[in-house]
Amino acid sequence: MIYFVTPDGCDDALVRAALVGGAGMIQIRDKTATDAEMVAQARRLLPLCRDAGVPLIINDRLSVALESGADGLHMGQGDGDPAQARVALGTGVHLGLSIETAAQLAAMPAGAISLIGAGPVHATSTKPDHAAPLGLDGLAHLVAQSAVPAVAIGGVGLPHIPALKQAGCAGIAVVSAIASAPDPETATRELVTAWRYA
Ligand SMILES: Cc1ncc(COP(=O)(O)OP(=O)(O)O)c(N)n1
Ligand SMILES: Cc1ncsc1CCOP(=O)(O)O
Ligand SMILES: [Mg+2]
Repeated sequence: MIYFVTPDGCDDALVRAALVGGAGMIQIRDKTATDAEMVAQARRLLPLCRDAGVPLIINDRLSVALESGADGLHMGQGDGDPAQARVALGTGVHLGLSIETAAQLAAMPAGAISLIGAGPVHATSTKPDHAAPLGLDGLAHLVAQSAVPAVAIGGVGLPHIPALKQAGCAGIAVVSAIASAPDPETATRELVTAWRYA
């Protein structure tokens, strides 16, 4: 599964391209937008995502996820208590959690979490404050220990797909591999095809 995480200031057309290319999950991640802007973007994108059968996830902001009616929330280690967020979201709503170390995984309230974002696998300029890269072996170790499905994130793209699928990942979460591609729809389609046949 290819999970497209948007860059700051993402145009709706870029999300549309990722959906047409076959992305299986979309996350609105925008460190510069106001809450009102994120709610408005989510409300515009929800019908497109619903038509495609693709969950639309909000990064960081529980209030935006609740107000927009999005399909879920992704939280990092510094984004609050995931068990409390689960109570607020209710059951049946997606809740993702970032996992960067084995200790974080051991402390995770697994029953509250639908999916982990494990990484960063490699260093990436998309997230300047990222934790130490895990490398493929570190990532594989986390994935093997996880009670919930994991997507790999951080500096990953087409060349990494066979190894990441082999490591047991449920998919990869990418910003640049789609957003910085000359043709995001084609780039998404290539990632989807590579994942399917890896
Ligand atoms: C799928 C997925 N995995 C990890 C992250 C990173 O979340 P976080 O650690 O909170 O960092 P920011 O994205 O908020 O900078 C993610 N967004 N999505
Ligand atoms: C949001 C996030 N969390 C860990 S690395 C990262 C950025 C991923 O972006 P890219 O796919 O461009 O490396
Ligand atoms: Mg966060």
